[in-house]
Amino acid sequence: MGNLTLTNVTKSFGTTDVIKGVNLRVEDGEFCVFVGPSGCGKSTLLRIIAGLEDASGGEIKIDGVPVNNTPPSKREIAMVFQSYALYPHLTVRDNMGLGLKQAGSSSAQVAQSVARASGMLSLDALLDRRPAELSGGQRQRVAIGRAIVRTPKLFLFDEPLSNLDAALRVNTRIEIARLHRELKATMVYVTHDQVEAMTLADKIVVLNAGRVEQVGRPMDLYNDPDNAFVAGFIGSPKMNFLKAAALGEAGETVGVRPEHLAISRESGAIPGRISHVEKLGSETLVYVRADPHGLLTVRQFGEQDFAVDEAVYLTADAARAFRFDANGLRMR
Ligand SMILES: Nc1ncnc2c1ncn2[C@@H]1O[C@H](COP(=O)(O)OP(=O)(O)OP(=O)(O)O)[C@@H](O)[C@H]1O
Repeated sequence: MGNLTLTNVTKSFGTTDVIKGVNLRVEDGEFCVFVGPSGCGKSTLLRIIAGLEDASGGEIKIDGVPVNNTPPSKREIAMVFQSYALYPHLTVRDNMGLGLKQAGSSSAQVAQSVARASGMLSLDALLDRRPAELSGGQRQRVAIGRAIVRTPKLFLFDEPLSNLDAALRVNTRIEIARLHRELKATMVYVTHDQVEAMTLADKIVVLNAGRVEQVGRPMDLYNDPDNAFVAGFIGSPKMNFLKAAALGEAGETVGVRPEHLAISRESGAIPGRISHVEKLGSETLVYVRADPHGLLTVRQFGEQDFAVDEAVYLTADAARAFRFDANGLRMR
């Protein structure tokens, strides 16, 4: 397996700078997830690593070897996209084995590799079917199978679960996590799904407008964000940002996660009025209009009987609050 190093990687389309100097190291066997808002450059960066897009500047190394001028087929990578792109006229077996066959492996080697991958992904019963005879989830498993029949240096995934329904997403996510454990492969994975990022990653890279905001282990980003962007991006529902001045605090904003805001009818530091209540079964989200802070989200466990238009008070758990300056940087 391989490691990956990006040094000062930039990419412009015409006069638009899309990737603005990315430095990153992904270790051998690591599961690295790129997250960030739509248009921040996640897919572009992945395509640059794959060689499907040329970098405008900087260097890409796989296992210490510069690959800027190496075509995709020679980079020893395997890629899984959001659309499965299987050959409709080929069986599952042939779709999975095609890459190896084209690379010159013997029929026996192809058969052995396909059998191993199909066993890992529970595809044995489907090997003789064609893509049209499969469900969306099965097709995506075949696409993943096609990637793992080879032993590339790097696996690249571009939102591979986004076409699947909720239940299949969970199953396939768990399968990808298991595959990573079993293959001990280096994986770079693009998603906009919080849960996928938090549960799959050894390391999350938070991108914003073509720059890296922070790199870290999922719980480190959650518990110890460097800035308001990362604090607001990691965590669902999103962190609340309160006006520091109105709380008599230093800095610009005070970040408080919805689970760290207490709500009471009797007393509290921040008066407000309930504007909406969402009962989700295991938890209740209460949206409270509390000016000058705006609309704040409170997360309560279990079912709560708060009603729209009730006057309430909120209190932030000071020990769990984050303080940010006018530039959005964390004040530690
Ligand atoms: N071929 C291209 N020509 C011009 N602009 C492009 C091209 N490909 C991407 N872009 C622009 O580059 C920016 C980054 O796009 P990219 O697809 O990498 O974002 P992303 O973070 O993957 O977004 P999403 O989460 O919506 O898929 C966007 O503003 C996009 O419009």
